[in-house]
Amino acid sequence: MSTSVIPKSVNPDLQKERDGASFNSEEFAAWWAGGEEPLKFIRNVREYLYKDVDLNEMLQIQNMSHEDINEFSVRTSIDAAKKLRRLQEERNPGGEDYWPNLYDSREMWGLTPAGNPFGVMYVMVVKALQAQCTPEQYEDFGKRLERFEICGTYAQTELGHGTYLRGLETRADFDPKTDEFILNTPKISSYKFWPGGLGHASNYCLVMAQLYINNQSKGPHMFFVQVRDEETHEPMPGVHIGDIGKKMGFIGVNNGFLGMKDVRIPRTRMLMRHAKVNADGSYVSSPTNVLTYFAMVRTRCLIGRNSALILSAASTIAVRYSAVRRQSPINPKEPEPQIIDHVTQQLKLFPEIATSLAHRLASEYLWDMYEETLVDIGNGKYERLPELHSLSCALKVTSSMDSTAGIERLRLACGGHGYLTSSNLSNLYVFATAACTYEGENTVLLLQIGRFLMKSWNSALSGAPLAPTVSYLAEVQKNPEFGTWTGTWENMVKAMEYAAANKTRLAFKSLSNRLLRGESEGTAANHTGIELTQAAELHGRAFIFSSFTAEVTGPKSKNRSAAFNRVLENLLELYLVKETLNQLSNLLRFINLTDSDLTSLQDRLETVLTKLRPDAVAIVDGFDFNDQQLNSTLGAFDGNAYERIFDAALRNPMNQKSVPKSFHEHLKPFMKSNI
Ligand SMILES: CCC/C=C/C(=O)SCCNC(=O)CCNC(=O)[C@H](O)C(C)(C)COP(=O)([O-])OP(=O)([O-])OC[C@H]1O[C@@H](n2cnc3c(N)ncnc32)[C@H](O)[C@@H]1OP(=O)([O-])[O-]
Ligand SMILES: Cc1cc2nc3c(=O)[nH]c(=O)nc-3n(C[C@H](O)[C@H](O)[C@H](O)COP(=O)(O)OP(=O)(O)OC[C@H]3O[C@@H](n4cnc5c(N)ncnc54)[C@H](O)[C@@H]3O)c2cc1C
Repeated sequence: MSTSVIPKSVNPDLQKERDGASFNSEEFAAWWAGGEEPLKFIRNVREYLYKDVDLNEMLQIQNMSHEDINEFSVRTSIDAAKKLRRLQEERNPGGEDYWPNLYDSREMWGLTPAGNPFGVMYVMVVKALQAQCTPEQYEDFGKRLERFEICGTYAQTELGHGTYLRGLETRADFDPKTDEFILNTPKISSYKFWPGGLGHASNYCLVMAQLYINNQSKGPHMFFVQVRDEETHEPMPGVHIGDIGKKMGFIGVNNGFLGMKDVRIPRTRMLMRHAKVNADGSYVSSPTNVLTYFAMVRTRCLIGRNSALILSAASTIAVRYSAVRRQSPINPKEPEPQIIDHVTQQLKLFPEIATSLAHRLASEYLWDMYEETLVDIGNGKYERLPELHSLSCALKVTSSMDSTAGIERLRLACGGHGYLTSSNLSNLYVFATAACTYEGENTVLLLQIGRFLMKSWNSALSGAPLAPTVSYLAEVQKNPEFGTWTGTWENMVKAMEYAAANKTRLAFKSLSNRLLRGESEGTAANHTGIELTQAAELHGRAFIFSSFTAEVTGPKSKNRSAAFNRVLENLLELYLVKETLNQLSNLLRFINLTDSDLTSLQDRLETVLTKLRPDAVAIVDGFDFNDQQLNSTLGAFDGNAYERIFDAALRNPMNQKSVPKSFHEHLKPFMKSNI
């Protein structure tokens, strides 16, 4: 039954695409990886990680139970950690630890297809400890976690509260007699619920709890709490802990719940780099309360990059499949074309490639800003935090929203076979859509951006300086007329900023009117919520327009070949045109676009799809995924989609017996009995 039907050769249609591309996909791959050296490094790592990984075993995960997937995910995550450490020892002995950064990167996708239960530990907890522990605390427990001698997660969300952090109910009461905190989750709604790896894969966790001293609340603070014994892994006294059950995706991540009854931890287990509780119970507040939320800012900055990668993986699958599938002659009597030749199919595929690039490039800018702000915080400077918070929310929201919608379009582009679990599109979809919710629900974050836009608009009205990424608001206040629509890329960037600024202006006006009518700040903001979120989304899109345009047209273009620059220009053109068309209702409200301007945009859309057609396969090859990372019967490098689909069907456990038990137990008795 399990003899492989997959040929060793590459599908000729796919080979023809590769041979006919106008540029070298290796140049794309090096650019996408950040240079030739990083590409070489990452390919080496990948070869090492995947040399003994059986793709078929990974595909079988879809047939496992919830419990087995969790056991499997712990095993493969630990195997990967071992390999990465060994690699580090071999290639960089005694050097800086780079393996943790790889540990939750896309290099792991093919090893932990249902998610990594220790991902949150390296993405969030280690970084939060580095940023919020005193040096002594980091020596005491931070380093142990970093070295994986203990393992832990970020336990913030509760059954009753995820968004509204000031409403969290978990308490940490200081007991000066014993110099300890006493942790309690007083109600069912106070139980921690959702943290990745909390169920059975952690023995410590970073708990966000309300600090109380003498029964007086000091707001949310972070505590490092032991939840399981280091030897036996049994829950610690007073700890009630477990897995929350099966989810849409991330099935192997072991998201957990945690209740605590009078759990005592030493005073020194509150993270005290910023706020402090002294042994006598005196409290020193943080220079700014939002530093407690900084681990979330970092993760939001990473989500843009990750969402772009997930979308690029889905694009790779759908484009390769569209090059090898043939259906429906375009003219009668002609042979059936590759489905990628249908123009409507191109419209489903190519914009998602362009969107992957757009989000990736915007995220690079954001990451630089994050690193600069981190240095500032180290020097006691906090001025850039509001801008970083707003921009990280903007890219987190737009990238998760666009990649989720994009993957669904790509699934539809693969017809029936896209609906197979073995296409891996459903798995990519559930990864993408989770990011719309975790690290701050998208609408809630848009409202945070809206709040920042209102403040910035108000500052600009009074002539105060604005943060660089909102400086366009002041320019629009100074020059309220848009001028002529020329349709150049720069003009399109200006148009998106202009629409964002005017949406901000209108939201500001509505908000001010409501305040004047006597509504409270909260009520007025709630009633203006729709306008605020619309302005916020446009602000994010305007930023993406400008960062994509700057990368393609800026000085870095001199380091690229002319052929590759042409491909990037085509992708930029497609992105700007399709987003301009998507946002027409907003743009037409403020900018006088004529019917001929719109016709020209439609022509440009069709023209650029045609230009991208010969290069589509080479571009997605440049995303440089290996087959294990894609984990898809439709999208493998060799393009043998039908054979892989069929092979996966043959391996399905249901096909290992010719007659199922249910035939004898139910079907046959029913058919024979006439009841
Ligand atoms: C890998 C996947 C694993 C997943 C893990 C998770 O999901 S983990 C769980 C993830 N969970 C979540 O993501 C939970 C989502 N919820 C939250 O992050 C917050 O509770 C909130 C932001 C929604 C509201 O907070 P609030 O009620 O305290 O705030 P407020 O609105 O009254 O604003 C007060 C001021 O603070 C400012 N400010 C706020 N945040 C930041 C920041 N990070 N930085 C800088 N500044 C920030 C804000 O702009 C405002 O400034 P202004 O205007 O006064 O100058
Ligand atoms: C896959 C996954 C992994 C996760 N991992 C972790 C983890 O490791 N650690 C952890 O602590 N948490 C984790 N979480 C929890 C996650 O961070 C929260 O679910 C998320 O922050 C959303 O909060 P909520 O569930 O309270 O949503 P809610 O706030 O209840 O959202 C429900 C609805 O209410 C609306 N709403 C709420 N407040 C407002 C408002 N002020 N204005 C307008 N509308 C509002 C929202 O827009 C939404 O439509 C994870 C969640 C998922 C799905």
